[in-house]
Amino acid sequence: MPSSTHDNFPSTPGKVKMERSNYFGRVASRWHSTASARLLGCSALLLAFALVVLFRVSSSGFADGGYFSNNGVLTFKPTLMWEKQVRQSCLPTRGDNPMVVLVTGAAGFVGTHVSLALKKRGDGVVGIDNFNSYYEISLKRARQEHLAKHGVFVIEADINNALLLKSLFEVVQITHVMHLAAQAGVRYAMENPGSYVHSNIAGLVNLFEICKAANPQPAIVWASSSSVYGLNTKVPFSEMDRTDQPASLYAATKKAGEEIAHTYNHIYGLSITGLRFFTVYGPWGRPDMAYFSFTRDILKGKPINIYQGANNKDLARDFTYIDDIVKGCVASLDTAERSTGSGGKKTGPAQLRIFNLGNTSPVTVPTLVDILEKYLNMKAIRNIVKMPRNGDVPFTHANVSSAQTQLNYKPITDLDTGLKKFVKWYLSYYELVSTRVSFW
Ligand SMILES: O=C(O)[C@H]1O[C@H](OP(=O)(O)OP(=O)(O)OC[C@H]2O[C@@H](n3ccc(=O)[nH]c3=O)[C@H](O)[C@@H]2O)[C@H](O)[C@@H](O)[C@H]1O
Repeated sequence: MPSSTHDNFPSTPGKVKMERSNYFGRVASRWHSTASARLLGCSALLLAFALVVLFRVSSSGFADGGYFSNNGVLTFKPTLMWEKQVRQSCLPTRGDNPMVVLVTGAAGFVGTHVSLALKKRGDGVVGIDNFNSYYEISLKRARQEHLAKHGVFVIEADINNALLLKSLFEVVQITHVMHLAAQAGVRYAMENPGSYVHSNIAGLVNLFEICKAANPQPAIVWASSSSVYGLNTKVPFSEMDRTDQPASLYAATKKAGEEIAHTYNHIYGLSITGLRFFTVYGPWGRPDMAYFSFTRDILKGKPINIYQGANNKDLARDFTYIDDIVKGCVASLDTAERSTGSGGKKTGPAQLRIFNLGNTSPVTVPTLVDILEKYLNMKAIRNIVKMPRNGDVPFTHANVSSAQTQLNYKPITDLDTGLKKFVKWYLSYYELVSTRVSFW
């Protein structure tokens, strides 16, 4: 960690700002330097302990609703306050056939943007997110705060929590589910395979079980991934292409999700639309993704690893800007037909769709770095390394003609324009954090 207050993030290219964690560290060390601060330190420790206990309780859902132990079995019973927050959040403000949408992974990158878009046009929206620590939780909290300001309540719970989801469907009539909660990241799957099974398989099945039993059943739109195309060499990738050679466990769980969706559609009449997202980027993005971590490291003067494929070929991605993805998600919800099941039984065939949502113009990773350098006004220290064998694929390229015809999906943001917006957000977000802590 850098020790100076002026070696982290510029607020504008060339100007420097600090990060929240460093600031706290410096404040803490100043406290420790005085005798009276020792007493304060003890109180702070006690307070921290209490906060940790409170956080653990809240992360299991206590703070949002009411969990209690019934003969040793943990049961969920919504509190009046919880019900009120849910109902309020789900209240549509437009008259023309509004939807009431449950957004899973609402404090995530895409979840935040989709929730906002729906709320802003007058649909009822309630979110759910488990706030796991895959990447900085403070960013998820900031997104939650942002959503709360716009009237979207995000429940803190895991999608495997059947009791809570059941209660939610009893409290409000959810017409649509936008399922974005997932364990993301291609390379992390080798480190923590269980988390992919937990969220992308078990969580998905649990959610489908709840939806199938709901009366009426909601229509579901959910996030699959471009990674299902795996090691395919035919480009651009079309929905008709094979998807049976995934290169990572992440991809395999998304592919499994598509098959599970087929089953629930076939047996229970759930209307299900899967969206294969292509490397989505933009403001409020995911710190684990290359464009975000490169930005952070370039600003810190740290070297970045740029992977190269066989024969020193640059890797390329069909990077897709968040606003284009949001339009695709909302159009999918708007065109989703009703589920046909009732009381857990199918009464007729239901809609089952799968769409690519990409940008249709792949860009190499070195070009992405060139653009970041331009908007950060700083040079990257580039380490060119061989692509590790950890699930990565050499390129992605979407054919979106199906989404174009059926969803009127037209990506309009090129990587240069999108990254410019991302960098602007990044700089202002971290500047805002430092402004906040200066009051602390
Ligand atoms: O479309 C998807 O379905 C997936 O998109 C995203 O995966 P990827 O396309 O792999 O994005 P990302 O990690 O940003 O790497 C981008 C490029 O930078 C290269 N890369 C990466 C890291 C690094 O240190 N160096 C490097 O060259 C890397 O080799 C790659 O060529 C989502 O994370 C994933 O959750 C899923 O949604």
